[in-house]
Amino acid sequence: SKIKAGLIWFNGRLVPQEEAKVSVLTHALHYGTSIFEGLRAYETPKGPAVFRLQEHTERFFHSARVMRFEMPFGPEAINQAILEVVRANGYRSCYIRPLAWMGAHTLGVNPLPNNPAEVMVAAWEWGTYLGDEAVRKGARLITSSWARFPANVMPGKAKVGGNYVNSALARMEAHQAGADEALLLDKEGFIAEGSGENIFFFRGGVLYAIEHSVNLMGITRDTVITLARDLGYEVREVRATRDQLYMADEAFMVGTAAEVTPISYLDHRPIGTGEAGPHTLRLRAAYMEVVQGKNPRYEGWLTYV
Ligand SMILES: Cc1[nH+]cc(COP(=O)(O)O)c(CN[C@@H](CCC(=O)O)C(=O)O)c1O
Repeated sequence: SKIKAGLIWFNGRLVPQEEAKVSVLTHALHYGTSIFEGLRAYETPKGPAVFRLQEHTERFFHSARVMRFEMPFGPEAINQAILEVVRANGYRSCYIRPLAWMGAHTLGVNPLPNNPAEVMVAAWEWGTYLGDEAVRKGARLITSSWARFPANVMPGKAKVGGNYVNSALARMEAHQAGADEALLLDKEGFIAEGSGENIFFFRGGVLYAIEHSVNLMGITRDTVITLARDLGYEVREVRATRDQLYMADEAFMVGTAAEVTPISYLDHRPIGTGEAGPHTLRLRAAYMEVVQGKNPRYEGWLTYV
């Protein structure tokens, strides 16, 4: 695989990437029955630190509960595994991917009464998620023909592997249309989220976050709301429609991988001036300072490796 993940924590042991293999009879490979997380470790003046480790691990176990996994390790062991993978590979900054899955104990769609999960944690160096260009000039989005699944179709608040078929289809469609990312609406046509990010927009000096509804409860979304309020912005959590984005002064999307990425076009319409917005860039700068350990006020969000 072209991903250089080096040493992987695989069911409790650090093994070289080539040895971290599963059977083709793995339930999750056939039915999407896996759960995962995405974290980042950043270089800081005091060495590499993982950002909001507790919150990610907590969500990982919430996802496991939704899927009724019998997890072989507890939260603290996963926290240690995450730190160990960064340390063992000597990464200064990296993207970290915990994954748990239904193994090869059955191919019956219903794994119960027993559902022992397997767990791994891998990490690799991953630059800007949508490319430096998209950060500098703003990403160009199109509204996907795929809607985000309703809450009684898929558990959108859990990071379940199968949920990302929806994201993959939307993302492929966006790229083939020459866009950087897809905007997904919910079944009523209101804004849900990006294929891997939460959406924000500025209008008249007020910052709007899309309320939770069917979206993933993003940790970066929570971070940005906190930072924005600390910078004096009024922040409202709303249900919004795509034409509210067309009328916005600025828009951006956030996620662990995407960090804070300005949105300059939606459906071939410029948002505001059609460039990365000034308030957006100010929030991006504030976010990057926090994750790189340069803002002592948020030291509590960092776990040094
Ligand atoms: C659907 C979705 N919505 C919102 C977010 C933002 O959540 P948070 O990372 O807690 O702020 C993510 C994270 N997407 C992860 C996976 C990206 C991928 O391509 O895989 C990520 O950003 O790590 C999503 O997958």
